[in-house]
Amino acid sequence: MAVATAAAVLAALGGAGTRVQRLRRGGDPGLMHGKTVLITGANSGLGRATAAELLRLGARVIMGCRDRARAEEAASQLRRELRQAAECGPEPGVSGAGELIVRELDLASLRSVRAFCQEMLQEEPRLDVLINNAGIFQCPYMKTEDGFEMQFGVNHLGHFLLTNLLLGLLKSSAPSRIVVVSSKLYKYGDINFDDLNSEQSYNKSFCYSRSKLANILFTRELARRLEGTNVTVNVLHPGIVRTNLGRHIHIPLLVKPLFNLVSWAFFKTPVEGAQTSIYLASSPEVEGVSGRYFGDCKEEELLPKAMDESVARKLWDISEVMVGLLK
Ligand SMILES: NC(=O)c1ccc[n+]([C@@H]2O[C@H](COP(=O)([O-])OP(=O)(O)OC[C@H]3O[C@@H](n4cnc5c(N)ncnc54)[C@H](OP(=O)(O)O)[C@@H]3O)[C@@H](O)[C@H]2O)c1
Repeated sequence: MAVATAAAVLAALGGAGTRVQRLRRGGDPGLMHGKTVLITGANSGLGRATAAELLRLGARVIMGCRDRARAEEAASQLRRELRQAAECGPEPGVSGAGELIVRELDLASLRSVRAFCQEMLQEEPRLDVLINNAGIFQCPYMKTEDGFEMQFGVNHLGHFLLTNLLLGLLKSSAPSRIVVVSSKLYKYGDINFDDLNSEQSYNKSFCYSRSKLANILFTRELARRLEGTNVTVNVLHPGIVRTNLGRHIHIPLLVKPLFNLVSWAFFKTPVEGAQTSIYLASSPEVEGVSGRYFGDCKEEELLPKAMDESVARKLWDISEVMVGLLK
């Protein structure tokens, strides 16, 4: 029973995958000097690990987070870790480390996304990298402030509006990059245009997968629209990572020790999981590469449903109406 539950959780997450991948820590410390990076959901898990490394590489990192107190706490910890690393010896790059800024952003509220972008456009002269990282996984049926199903609303629509409102700044800062954090679980989703809001039926796993498929279709359509602008956009699967993402999944008390053991043995740490985001945000190797899907810092193939251009265009048009970009 315990083994079956652990196996089911692994299967639901898309298979254990490999923990082995290129760790890029210790890369050129000045690589991101002078660059401004915005990371959504940077107070926890992958976002936090991505922020730590880009900070170490010299970037000015803006943490876009829904809870200011949690984000300020994470930011203080990150600054402390960086200071400790500097004190503990000749850690390359620490002396040239960047700056960390917290800004409030709730992707479950279009009002919050608009206010955040207005502040960004007023106060930030440039934006070199946008990392659409925040996400919610398999929650019970809930709606965003604007009445959208929560997983589709946060994972896709919130980031769709955010990206569109910041495109002008990204274009004026080009060459610039957009990095979208999706998931291999996109394979189990589809885009049902008759019930995008899951009013007729709700399956939490399926709706997560749908939102992650939407992330990929959005990336590919955006790459097409951005041709010739020097703004690139790529999407990734981070692997299965030990983070707070599973907070809505109930694991029976008796099974928890086994689950913890399995996750300790097979899941990536946040630092390992963040490597592909860091790679796409900073590596000179991906300069000019756009519209691709990556895992473990390598390009991977997509299923045909994630490459369907007509679905991607229709999803774009409908999303524009849903978030009020087109009335
Ligand atoms: N972990 C994995 O195995 C895995 C696998 C595939 C893909 N991913 C993707 O990786 C990304 C990062 O997830 P994670 O694993 O690092 O999980 P995590 O530790 O739970 O981090 C998720 C982040 O998103 C934020 N967030 C959630 N709802 C938000 C909202 N309405 N507005 C703004 N921020 C919001 C969370 O903020 P709070 O802390 O305030 O809740 C948190 O900072 C997600 O897109 C996820 O789908 C993860």
